[in-house]
Amino acid sequence: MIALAGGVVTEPVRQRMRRCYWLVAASALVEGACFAVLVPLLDTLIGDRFPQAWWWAATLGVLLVLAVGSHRAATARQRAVTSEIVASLQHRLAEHVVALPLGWFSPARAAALTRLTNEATRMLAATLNGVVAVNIRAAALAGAVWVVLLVVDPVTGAVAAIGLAILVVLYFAAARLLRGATAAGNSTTEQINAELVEFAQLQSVLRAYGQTAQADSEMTGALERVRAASAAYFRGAVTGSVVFQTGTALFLSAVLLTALYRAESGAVSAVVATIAIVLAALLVDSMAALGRTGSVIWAAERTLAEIGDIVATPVLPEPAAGSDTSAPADTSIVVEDITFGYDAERTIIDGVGFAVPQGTVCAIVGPSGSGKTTLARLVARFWDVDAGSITLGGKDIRAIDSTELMAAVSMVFQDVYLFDGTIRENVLIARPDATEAQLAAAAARARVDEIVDRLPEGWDTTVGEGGAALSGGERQRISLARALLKDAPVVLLDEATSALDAENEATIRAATTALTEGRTVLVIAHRLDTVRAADRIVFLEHGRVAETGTHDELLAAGGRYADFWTEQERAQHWKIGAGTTA
Ligand SMILES: Nc1ncnc2c1ncn2[C@@H]1O[C@H](COP(=O)(O)OP(=O)(O)OP(=O)(O)O)[C@@H](O)[C@H]1O
Repeated sequence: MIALAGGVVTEPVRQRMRRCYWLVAASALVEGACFAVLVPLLDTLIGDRFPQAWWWAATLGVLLVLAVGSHRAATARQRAVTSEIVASLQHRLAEHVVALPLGWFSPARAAALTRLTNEATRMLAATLNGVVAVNIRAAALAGAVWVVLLVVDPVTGAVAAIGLAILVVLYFAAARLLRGATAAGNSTTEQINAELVEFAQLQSVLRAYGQTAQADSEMTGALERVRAASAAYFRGAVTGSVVFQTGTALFLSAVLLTALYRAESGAVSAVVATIAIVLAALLVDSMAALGRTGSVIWAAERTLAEIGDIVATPVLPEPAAGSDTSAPADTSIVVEDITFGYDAERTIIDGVGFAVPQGTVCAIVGPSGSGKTTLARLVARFWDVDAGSITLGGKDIRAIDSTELMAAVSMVFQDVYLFDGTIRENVLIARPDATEAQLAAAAARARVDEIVDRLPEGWDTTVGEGGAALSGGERQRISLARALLKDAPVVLLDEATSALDAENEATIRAATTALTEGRTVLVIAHRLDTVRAADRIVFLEHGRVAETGTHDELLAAGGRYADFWTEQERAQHWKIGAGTTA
C-alpha cells in the first residue's frame, strides 16, 4: 500500500510520512523496553532484592515517561501528516485533471472525481497515516516483546518464533480468503446497483410496453445473486477468521506448554515462565491488531488504485517551451485528412477533410452515429486526432496553448452542464470580469432575463446539481447566454434536437443567430433554415465525408444528401424553420 501511495503522494510528503512511521516504531520500541525492564523488576521483587528492585522501578518510570512522550509526539505528527496527505492527494488530482483532454470528462467520471477528491481522499489519508501507523506500532511492539522473550528464555522464545512464523502465514492465508470474497462481493454489488438504477429508470418504458413481468424476474435473479455474493463473503470471512483464531489458540498453547515444561524441569524459574506466558499473550494481541485493520487497508488500496488510474491517464501535450507562440493568423478552420477512434478497434472519423473560411458557416449533416459530434469536438481538441491535422488560422491546434484555444472557441453542445451554483455564477463562468451591462445584454439576447424575472430569487437562484432545477430549454438558454457573453470568434454549435415549446424554440433560434453572426461557425445542423443558410454543408456518413456543397447544389446533385433530405422530410424529423419552405 505504501508503494502504491508512492505513485500519487509527492516526495516531500512521502518523506514526512516515513519520518512519522519511524517515530511510531521508536515509540513502540520504547514500550517494548518497558516490558524488558518489567522482567528484572518482577524477578528482584519476588526474590526480595529491594535495592535492585528500586533501581529497576526507577528505570521503568523513566521509560514509561519516554513511552508516553514519544507516543504523544507520534500522534501529533500523525495528525499533521494526515492533513498534508489530504492536501497532497487533492492537489495531485486537481493538477492532473485540469490537463486531461476534455473528452475524458463524462458524468460518471465527474461523479467519481468528486468522490475521490472529498471523502475518499480523507479516508485514504487517515488509513495511510493512522491505520498503517497502528500496524507499524503493532509489528514493532511484537518484535520487541519477542526479543525480550528470547532473552528471558531462549527455548520458549524459539518456540514462539516458530509459532509466530506459522501465525504470519495463517494471517496472510486468511487475508487472501477475505480479500477474494470482498472483491467478488463488491463487483457483484456494483453490477447489481447499476442494474437497479437501470430498472428504476426504465420503469415508464417497461410499464408502457407491458414488460414488467420479465423485468421483475430479472430483478429477482439479480437479488438472488446479491444474496449468493454475501453468503460467499461471509463464508470467506468466517473461514479466514476461524483459521486465524485457531492458529492463535495453538500458538498460545504451545508457548504455555513449553514454559510449563521448562519450569517443571527446573530450566527456568516459575517467575520467568509466568513472564514468558504474559509476553506470548502480548504478542498475540499485537497480531490481532494487524488483523483488525485488513479490510480498511484494502478499501484504501482500491481508492489509491482509482487515483493512480486517473493520474496515469495521459494529459494533452501542450506546445513545447520555446515553440512558436504567435497567435493564429485568423479564425479559419482547416480539417485535413483526419482519422480518429475512441479505441484502437474502431475508427469513428476516417480521412475527413474540409475547410471553414473565416466568418463562414459550415453545417455538418449526417445520419445518427455518423460521427458529427465527435468531429465537432475534435476541432475543440477534446481529444487529439490519430492522423491528419486540424488548423485554426493556419496553426495546428496542437501547437496552440490550450488556454488560448479555449479562449478562441465558444461551444454550445446538447449536454449542457450547469454546476450547482446560482444562475449568475453559471453565466459569468464564461467571462468572470464581465460588467453588469454585458451580463444583462447576453441574458436579454438568450432570454435568460425572462427566467430570472420569473424566479423569486432572480439571478441568485440556485440551479441544483447539473441544473436539475431548470427545464431543458432553460438550461440551453443559459448555455447560449454563456457563449454570447464569452463572445469568442469561433463557434461550435450542436443544434437542439429535443422537442422544445414554440416560445423556447423561437428564443433559442434568435439567440443562436446572434451568437453566430460574423463568426466562424461549425454547426451540427438539425434545422432546415440552418442548412439552407450555411455557406457549406459537409455530409458525413460512417465517419467519412460523403458529399460537400451548398444545400441547393447537393439537392441538385441528387446524391446521398438528397436521399437523406427526402427521408428526413418524409419522416418529419427535420425541423422546419419559420419562413422557409420544404
Ligand atoms: N465517448 C465515446 N466513447 C466511445 N465511443 C463513442 C463515444 N462517443 C461516441 N462514440 C461512438 O462514436 C460513434 C459516432 O458518435 P457521434 O456521437 O460522434 O455521432 P453523431 O453523428 O453525432 O450521432 P447523433 O446524431 O446520434 O448524435 C457512435 O458509434 C458512438 O457510439
